[in-house]
Amino acid sequence: MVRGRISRLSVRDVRFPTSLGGHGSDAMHTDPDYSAAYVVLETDAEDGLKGYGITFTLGKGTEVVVCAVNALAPHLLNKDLGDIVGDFRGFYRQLTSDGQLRWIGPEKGAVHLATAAVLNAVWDLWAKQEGKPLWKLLVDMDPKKLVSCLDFRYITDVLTEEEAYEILRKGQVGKKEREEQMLAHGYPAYTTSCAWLGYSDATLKQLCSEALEDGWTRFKVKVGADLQDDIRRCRLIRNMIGPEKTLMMDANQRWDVPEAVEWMAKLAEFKPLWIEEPTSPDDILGHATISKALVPLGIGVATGEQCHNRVIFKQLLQAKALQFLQIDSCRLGSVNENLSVLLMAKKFDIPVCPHAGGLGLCELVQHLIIFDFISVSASLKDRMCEYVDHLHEHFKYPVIIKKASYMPPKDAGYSTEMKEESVKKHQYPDGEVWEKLLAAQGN
Ligand SMILES: C[C@H](O)[C@@H](O)[C@@H](O)[C@H](O)C(=O)O
Ligand SMILES: [Mg+2]
Repeated sequence: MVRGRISRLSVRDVRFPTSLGGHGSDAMHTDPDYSAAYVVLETDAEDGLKGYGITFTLGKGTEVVVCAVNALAPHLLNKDLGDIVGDFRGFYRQLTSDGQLRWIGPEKGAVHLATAAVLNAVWDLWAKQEGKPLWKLLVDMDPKKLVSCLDFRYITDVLTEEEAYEILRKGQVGKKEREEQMLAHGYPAYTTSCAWLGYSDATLKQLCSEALEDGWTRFKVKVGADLQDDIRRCRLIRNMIGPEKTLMMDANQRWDVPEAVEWMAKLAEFKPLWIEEPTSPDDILGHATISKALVPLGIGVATGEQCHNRVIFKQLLQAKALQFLQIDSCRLGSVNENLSVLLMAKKFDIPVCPHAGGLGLCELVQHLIIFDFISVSASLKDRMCEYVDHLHEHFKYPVIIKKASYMPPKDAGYSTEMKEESVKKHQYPDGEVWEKLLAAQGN
């Protein structure tokens, strides 16, 4: 039973100085400080449960998102949680259609990241009140109720509510076995942690050999800034992992369309499964051109971590512009919008390989992809979820990886809650960590 009226919404700017070690660096984000706008919802219910929500950001971008969360707060305050989740589609639309805020979106940019943070907190609270991990809440939910949480506006030309319901209804067959399979073996993952662009060759080598020892079989390497460097690093990693293991490349939007094709022709000898974000995330037809040109080289195109919303995913699918679709738990409008993308991907038969390179993204997105396998795709073919080995220790319910697979979380909620001590220390600018760093920089 859902209960309580939302009595308080707080949001904090939490940053980790990951740029100091080059962690998370790529061809476009050379100094990323992994950060989050961290939302906490409280209710007047006697259970004392709180909802925690994050959206992933980098450094100073966080302060803009924090402002946007505060601007959205009046939509939640004094609302009954039962009314919110009872008409979740209506509530999603209310947030994304705010007559003044939508002008700085709509459904994109800082205001949409803020929507994700706030709604992620609502889903966390809902799952906690039901006493289930989020993936299980979704798996057990009646398909009619599930589709009633989604906003089909702008996507009915490829997916109607009836079709979505039909996909979920069919997904009920064999669900129990797939849930058991997940609980026993987990969801397959790949690692990005060995080969951030700012890492030296020595670090890359060391992390790669450790990852091999830990049983990883799929690796992603950052490329795109300098061709000779890329050739050297890709050769190094391919030699270490051998010809059979899987290698992916990620250019983080660095190239023009023809440049992407030429550059990848030079890296083709290292047999990448995909090139991720070869060009601007907004360039749907550009992705289609690249996809087509890379078919003879056996290289697919992956994208999604910076796709603003379901409309961009719809067009990427319509234009056959991607072979691997990368949802993001904090870029899209929370679980609600991600579910509509999972269902479109199922309709177009494109594998979903979620993005998780960021603060807390592994914690959140594992719920969505485990649900996807159990209730939507029913397949692991060509599918894997990203894993990065950073900052899990700051979460109260950190991911559990066994044999390079995500083991389904068992605690109630969306795994979004951070340790209060970590939040206090890393709050910007007055947390202990930042006070020291800023003082050292003379600020
Ligand atoms: C700045 C970030 O670390 C990105 O480089 C990261 O999300 C990356 O694109 C990824 O695919 O994990
Ligand atoms: Mg990426």
